[in-house]
Amino acid sequence: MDTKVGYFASIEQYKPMDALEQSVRAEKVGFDSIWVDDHFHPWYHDDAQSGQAWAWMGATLQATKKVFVSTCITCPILRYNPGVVAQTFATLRQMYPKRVGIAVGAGEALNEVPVTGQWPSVPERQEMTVEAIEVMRKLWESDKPVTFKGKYYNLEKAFMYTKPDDEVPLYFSGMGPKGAKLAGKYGDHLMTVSADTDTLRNMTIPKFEEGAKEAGKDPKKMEKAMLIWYSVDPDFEKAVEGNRFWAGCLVPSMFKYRVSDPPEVQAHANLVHTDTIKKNFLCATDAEGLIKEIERFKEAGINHFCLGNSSPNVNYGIDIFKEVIPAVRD
Ligand SMILES: C[C@H](OP(=O)(O)OC[C@@H](O)[C@@H](O)[C@@H](O)CN1c2cc(O)ccc2Cc2c1[nH]c(=O)[nH]c2=O)C(=O)N[C@@H](CCC(=O)N[C@@H](CCC(=O)O)C(=O)O)C(=O)O
Ligand SMILES: CCCCCC(=O)CC
Repeated sequence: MDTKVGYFASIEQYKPMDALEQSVRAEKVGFDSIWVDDHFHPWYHDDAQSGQAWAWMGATLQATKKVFVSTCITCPILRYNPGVVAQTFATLRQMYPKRVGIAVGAGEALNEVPVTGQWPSVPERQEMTVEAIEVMRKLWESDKPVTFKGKYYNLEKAFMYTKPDDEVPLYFSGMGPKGAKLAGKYGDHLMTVSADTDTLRNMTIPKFEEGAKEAGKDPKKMEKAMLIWYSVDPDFEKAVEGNRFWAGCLVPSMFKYRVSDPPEVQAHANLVHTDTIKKNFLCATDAEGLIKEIERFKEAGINHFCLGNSSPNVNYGIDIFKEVIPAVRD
């Protein structure tokens, strides 16, 4: 499978219109895909944003010409009803054939707690995600009204009148071993997030493949996508600090506990050591440095990169890919 290079346009980090303009530029530079975070609260507080992902996708699909656009990722279990998630993505894909995808996952307290007050355990959220996917697929696939009584969601003679010609490709996020296996079993493709290459090679990808095989699918035909942030600047230390906005994601407790207050997340993010940022995110001074970093993850089995641009000069961080993309594509 060919390696794809995607641009992660963050509407937590940038104003929605700025992220849209970045996406238009990224398409011209040659990126294969555009990905957007689906958040209610952002991962940082100072100068942060929290635009609504689906509204942004409609505008970005119209402003770009042919690039694939997907969330990275949507949690379809609490603040969103899975039936409405299915309807939104079916509408977008009917309007922009072949260009729309969705990535789903078990969620973050940052997005669910502020507007629902609920935060079930990881196993329960994973179970809810699997059931939400079942609901979405029933609505996408059925040519008759659907009645369904699940543990978490119900459908009562629900029918989706607006459908695309084909199904919306569904990426499933797995970060831990159980999540990765569920991704193989229930997703069309894997979505994961920046981790060390040994974890990807020895845990995430094998678990994903195990899940896919159990479900009778061929994992070779499934993408292994990964969100990772990068920052490029001739001054290396400046490049490293560019990634600081996302350092809260490197604190494991943020995913387990009910932390939903951006100033609190930011306080944790500011304590993350620069060595941890260097190890987990891509920090480079030039195109050659970025190519070398991307190759490391390709060797670990990643074949679709969703690259979040945290470079001090954002346009430089996009344009440099004129050189990087041809070098990392097979
Ligand atoms: C927490 C891990 O769960 P997992 O299901 O593997 O991954 C969860 C993530 O997918 C979600 O949080 C996802 O929503 C995050 N996310 C995101 C993910 C991604 O790959 C790319 C981009 C994004 C951007 C994004 C996200 N979310 C949004 O809402 N919006 C976005 O834009 C995990 O570690 N799972 C482990 C099991 C852990 C577990 O069960 N622990 C038990 C205790 C066990 C013990 O006793 O030690 C517990 O906590 O109760 C696993 O194996 O799956
Ligand atoms: C470990 C990072 C998981 C992804 C966090 C996120 O929501 C980014 C948009």
